[in-house]
This record gives sequence, C-alpha cells and structure tokens, in this order.
Amino acid sequence: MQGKGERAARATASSAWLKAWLRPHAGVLVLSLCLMLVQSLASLAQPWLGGLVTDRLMVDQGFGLLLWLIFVLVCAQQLLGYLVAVQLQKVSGRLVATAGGEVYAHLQDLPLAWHQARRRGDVHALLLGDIYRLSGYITGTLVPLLPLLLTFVGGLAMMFRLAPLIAVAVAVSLPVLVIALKLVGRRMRPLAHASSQAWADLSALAEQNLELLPVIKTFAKSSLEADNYRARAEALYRVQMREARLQSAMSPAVYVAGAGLVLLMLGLAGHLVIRDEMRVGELVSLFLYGMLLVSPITQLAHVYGTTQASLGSMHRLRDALLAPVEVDSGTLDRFPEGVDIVFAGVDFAYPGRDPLFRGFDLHIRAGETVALTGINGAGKSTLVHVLLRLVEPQAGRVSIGGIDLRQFRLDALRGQIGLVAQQVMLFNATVTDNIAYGRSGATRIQIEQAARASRAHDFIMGLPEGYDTIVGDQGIRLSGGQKQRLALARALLKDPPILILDEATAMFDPEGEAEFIRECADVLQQRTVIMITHRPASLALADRVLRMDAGSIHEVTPSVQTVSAMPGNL
Ligand SMILES: Nc1ncnc2c1ncn2[C@@H]1O[C@H](COP(=O)(O)OP(=O)(O)OP(=O)(O)O)[C@@H](O)[C@H]1O
Repeated sequence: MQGKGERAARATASSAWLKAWLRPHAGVLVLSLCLMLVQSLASLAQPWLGGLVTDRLMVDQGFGLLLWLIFVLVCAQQLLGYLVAVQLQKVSGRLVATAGGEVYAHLQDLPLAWHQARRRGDVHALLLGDIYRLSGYITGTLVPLLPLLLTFVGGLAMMFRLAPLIAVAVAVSLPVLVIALKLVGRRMRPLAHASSQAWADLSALAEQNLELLPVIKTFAKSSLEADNYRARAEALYRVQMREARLQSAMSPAVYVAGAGLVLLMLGLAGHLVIRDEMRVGELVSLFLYGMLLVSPITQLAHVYGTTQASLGSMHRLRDALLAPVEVDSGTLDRFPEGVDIVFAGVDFAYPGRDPLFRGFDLHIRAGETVALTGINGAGKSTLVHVLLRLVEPQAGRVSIGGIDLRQFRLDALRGQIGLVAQQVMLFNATVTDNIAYGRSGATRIQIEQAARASRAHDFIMGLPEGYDTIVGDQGIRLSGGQKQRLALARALLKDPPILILDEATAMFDPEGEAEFIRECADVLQQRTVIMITHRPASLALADRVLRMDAGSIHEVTPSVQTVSAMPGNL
C-alpha cells in the first residue's frame, strides 16, 4: 500500500514532467484558448441576434444588417476554428515528438533489470500509445474545456435573462444528467485500462513472434501462432467495441436528453408568448440558446471518459519516468595506466534468485589474457555484466586500476571496454555502419583494418555490395560466424584497453578460429582480455584459465590448482 506522503510526492512528480513538456507550448496553448473563447463569445451572440431579427421581422423593420452581422460572426467563428485546429495539431505533434524523445531517452537510461522485468510490448505501448493519448487529451479535451464551459454558462445566463424560471428549470435538471454521465464514466475507466492492456498484449505477441519466425516455421507452428494472434486481436476488438459502444452511446443519449429539454423549454416559452409575457424574438433566442447548449453538454459528456483513459496513460508514463535510472555519479573519464581488474568480496543475486556470487574475489592483472570457463549458468556472463555495470552487485567492490568502477562515468567505463557478446546484436544497416558503431568518426581505412583484424574483410568483400551491404534485422542476412566477426571488428575498432570476448569464436569454423588466433595474438597482447570460452584453440591463447563453478572460481592452468572462492579466492 502506498502511503499518503508517497502518493502526494508521486502526484507532484507526475505533474512536474507534464508541466515541463507543456511549458514550451504555453504561448500557443494560451493563444488557442483565447481564440476559442472569442469563438464561444461569437457563438453566444448569434441566438441573441437571431431573436432581434425575428422581432424586427414581426414589426416589419429592416433586418438585413443584422443578417450580415450574423454572417460575419459565423465566418469569424469558422476562421478561428480553422486557426485553432492548426495550432493545436501543431502542439499535439510537437508534444508527441518531444515527450516521445524524452521518454525514449529515459527508457534507455533505465537499468537492464527494469526492462527485463517487463514485456517489450508494454514498453512500446508507452511510446506509441500512451504519449499519443495524453497529447490528444491535452489539445483535444483539456484546452477546449474552458471555452466549452464559457459557452455552457454563457448560454445558461442568457436564458436566465430571457426567462429566469425556464433557465432555473434547465439548470436544476442538469445535475441529473451530470450524475448519469459520471456513472457511465465510472464504467469507462476499467474498459479503457483493459483496452490498452489488450493492445499491449497484441503488439507484444506480434513483436515476439516476428522475431521468432524461424523457430515458428521450423517447429511448424505457423497456424497455431496465427490462431493465437487472431484470438488476441479478437479480444482487443471485443474490449474496444465495449468501450466504443459506451462512448458512442453517451453522445446520442445526451443529445436526446438535451433535445427533450429544449422542446420542453419551447413548450413552456410558447405559453408565455401566448400570454403576451414574452416576445416571439425572445422565444426564438431561447430556442437557439437551448440548441447551442446541446453541443457543449454532449462534448462535456466525453470529458469524463477521456479523462479516465488519459489518467491511465499518465500513470503508466509517470511510473516509467519515476523509475530510477542507472546511477551515474562518477566523474573520471579515463582508466589509469595498468588496468588491473579486481573483484573484492562481491555479492550478487538476480532479483528473486539465489545468490550467484557471495564474497567473490578475482584479480586479473593488466595486460593478461584470462580465459573463463565453467558450466552453463555458472555466472560467467554475469561477471562481465558486473564489470560493465549493467547490473550492480549488492556488496563488495569492483575496481579497474585500483579505482572503484563507480568513480568512472558510465559512458567512459563502457567506452573503454570492448565487448563481443554471446548473442551478437547488429543493426539493420550496412556492414560499415555496424563496424563504425564502435567508434564515432572512424575512417574507412580504420574500419577495414578492424575488419581485417577480426578476419571479416574477405567475407565482406564477397558480399553483393561489400562494405555497403545491408545486413538485415539482427544481421539476419549473415551467417552466425560472420556476425561474430563483424561484432569483433566493431569491438576492435574501439581499441579498448579491456576486451571481453564472450564465446566470441563459438561460431567460427576451426580454420577461421586458428587463423583468427594466430592473427589476433598481437591485438590481444596489447590489452587486458577476458575470454569466455570452452574452445581449446581459444584457451591456448590465455595466460591463465579460470573455471567458474557455482559462485566459486578455480585456476586450471598452467598448473591446475583450486582456489577456494566462497568467500575469497584469486
Ligand atoms: N536477467 C536475469 N534474471 C534472472 N536470472 C538471470 C538473469 N540472467 C542470468 N540469470 C541466471 O544467472 C545465472 C548465471 O547466468 P550467466 O548467463 O551469467 O551464466 P553463464 O556462466 O554465462 O552461462 P552460459 O555458459 O550458459 O553462457 C543463471 O542461473 C541464469 O539463469
């Protein structure tokens, strides 16, 4: 349960980012609001003028000028409507772009653990659904609210001037309408939530399945997955239909209730005219004001429902924006000379899992090439993630060159460690772009040098467009070994003092691996290297081979020795 204080703090924080997004557009929003208020005044003047026209008509007086005045007001009203629509669309588009950019940047800065705890579809829905809904609400509902209220209150006031009793009768029956709307609105909120949840489910499934298409095809599950998708699309359709039915029923219901009210009013006013207590012109004005009120009441009917839906979006965005980003309080930019890597008394457990490291110690000397082996799940990749601060240990200290990792700026730390990860990730871009990602502003010659060093140059030259070949999503148009070579080239281009190869040659053919090892010995000698590998050829490159096992670590070469690792070891 959230405390009152916490809830208040979250509410303040949620309005803070919203205010920051709106501030640059305050001028346009206020201008649009003013134009809309003028529009409302123009619409309020027309029933009154209509009454005057009728009165003059009855006594055979000239009314041409009045008709012209009404026409000018109508034109002005529509012109203002056009200007406001364009301005608000501009603001809404800008809001989506700037807020989207900010939310995206924040999502990138959140720890990997935050993302791993969520479905990607839910995270996408923040960017593609919630931001659109919120900006549409601000420009389409919130800003027009005041002019709507002005039309509503102004219309009621004019009616009161014309026939106080009738206006009071209308004003008294309105709360009934408002309560009915509120009751319907209450049903809207869960539906709005269910509909955005169903949308997120559908997009999460689409994203996952399209990525897993080769698995789906090879396991002959295409029709099963198509049925799954259809079922979720159906679920979305059903909930959206319930939402739409409720939403769409509100306008006609309010319209009918409003029209009934207007007719009732007309009937009462008719009697006043017959008894000579009201002029015909006043009756016409009253009728026109009654009609004028129907539209704001109908639109106000939507406000509750759309507010509920937008509040849901706002809360989801707020929760994401309030999630703490990776701690980056370091100030140092460069590693010192001699990048000894030391893990001292490190405890680490993934949330909800047993501890992986407890009092874990390891010392890798600067310039060493250390091979890490061990059974699946021993924690080799996690060790690397700790070094890159992709995950934070719960206790202990990790240092490079005697300096705690946390004293380096995150970008600086990661920028000086080259990683070829187990699962190679490539962009859907050219070979050149993918390698150049390792270093901004790299020249073609440097890119080719890195490609030669990773034994990638020859296969790249064999591709249809050489270095300009597009590799496809996740490098789908390349083989596993080719992808690894590109990833290696990307890491080498960075020329990092620390290089981590996580099963980086696992997909190399034996000749390719031997060649790579021969050629790479020089490259590796210039830096501190951690190789996660089980391949004998790669192990031969290492100065030391360490075996990880259930949180402990043993040195197995050159002389096989076991060091107690839980706690304290190498
Ligand atoms: N994001 C995560 N959340 C929870 N547990 C995780 C996460 N990533 C890894 N683990 C668990 O942590 C343990 C160590 O995983 P890790 O990937 O570090 O092992 P590894 O030694 O690199 O294995 P492999 O040789 O199979 O690559 C495993 O039991 C794994 O299930």
